[in-house]
Amino acid sequence: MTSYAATTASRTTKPILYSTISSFRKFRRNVLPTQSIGFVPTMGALHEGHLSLVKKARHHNDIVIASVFVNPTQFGQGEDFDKYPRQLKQDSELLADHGVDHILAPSIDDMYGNHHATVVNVKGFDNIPEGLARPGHFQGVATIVTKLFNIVQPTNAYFGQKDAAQCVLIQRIVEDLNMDMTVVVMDTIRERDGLAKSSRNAYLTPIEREAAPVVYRSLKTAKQLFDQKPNASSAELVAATRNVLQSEPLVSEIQYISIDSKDTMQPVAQPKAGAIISLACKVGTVRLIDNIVL
Ligand SMILES: Nc1ncnc2c1ncn2[C@@H]1O[C@H](COP(=O)(O)OP(=O)(O)OP(=O)(O)O)[C@@H](O)[C@H]1O
Ligand SMILES: CC(C)(CO)[C@@H](O)C(=O)[O-]
Ligand code: BAL
Repeated sequence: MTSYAATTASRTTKPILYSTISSFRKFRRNVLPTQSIGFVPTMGALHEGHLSLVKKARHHNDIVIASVFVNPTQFGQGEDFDKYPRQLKQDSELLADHGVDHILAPSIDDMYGNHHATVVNVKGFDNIPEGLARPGHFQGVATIVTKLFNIVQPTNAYFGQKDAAQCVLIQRIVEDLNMDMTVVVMDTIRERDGLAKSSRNAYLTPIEREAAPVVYRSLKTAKQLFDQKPNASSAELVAATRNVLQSEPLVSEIQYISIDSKDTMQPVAQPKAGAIISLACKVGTVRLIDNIVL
C-alpha cells in the first residue's frame, strides 16, 4: 500500500462519474497492478461519517473510488427505499472536495438486470438482532457488496462501525470467499450531542432530533455500568440501557438492545471487554441504530 502524498486541498481535478458498470470497467482495466485502490461504498446522502471513510481512503491509497447506489435488495417491505434521500449532484461535489477520483453510480437495471438470480447469503446473519428486525437485509447487503467488490476490485474497502453487524458480515465474506483485499472499519462519527451521523437523521422532526441523543446516552450508561462492574451480565446492562431509552417519551419502539460478540455479532450472556452493545429503536417514526464497544 502506498501513501498518498498530496493533500485533499491541493487536488483540483473533478472525479469521473460512471453511470454504467461497463464504462467503469474500461477505466478499471487500465489501473496498474502497482496502484492501490481505496473503495468507499455508500448509498449517498453523504455526511461526515461517509467523509471520514473517504479521508482515510484518500490518505492510504493511490486511487479513491466511491460508489453511490441505493440498493433495493437490502430494504424490506414497508421500509424507506422510496423515500431514501437521493442527491447525487450534491454528493458528487462533496466527494470532489474530498479528493475522490472516481464515482460509480449505476442504475438498478444495470446492477440487477432482468435475470438476476444469484444471492450471497452469510450463514447466521438472519438470526442476529438486526437480521431479525430486517428480514432479508443482510442477504441484500452481502449480495451488493460482493458485486461491488467484483466490479471495483479494491485493495482496501472502508466501512463505518455504526453498522457493526454489516462490518462483521463483510469481513466474513472477504475471508470466506478469498477476496484479495482488506476491510478497514472506522469509528462512528457523531454530532456534538452524541447522535450518530446518519442519512436517516434527516427524517427527524426538530423535536425528535432534540430527543434522539437519548440513543447514545443509553448506550453510554451501559458502558459506565460495565466499567464499574465488569462482571455485570448482559441482562443487567440491557435493562440499564432500556431504562434510559424509556425515560424519553418520543422513543416509540425499542426493537432490540443486544450485547454481542465482536467477531460474530451473536448475543452473549456474559460480556467481556470488546463485546458490542447495539440497539435499534424508533424516535417518533424514525428508526435509528447505534452501538458502542464495551
Ligand atoms: N456516523 C457514521 N460514522 C462512520 N461511518 C458511517 C456513519 N454513518 C454511516 N457510515 C458508514 O458509511 C457507509 C455508507 O453508509 P450509508 O450510506 O448507509 O449511510 P448511513 O448514514 O449509515 O445511512 P443510513 O443509516 O440511513 O442507512 C457505511 O460503511 C456506514 O457504516
Ligand atoms: C454497504 C452499503 C453501501 C451496501 O449497499 C450499505 O449497506 C451502506 O451504505 O452501509
Ligand atoms: N447503513 C446500512 C444501510 C441500510 O440501513 O440499509
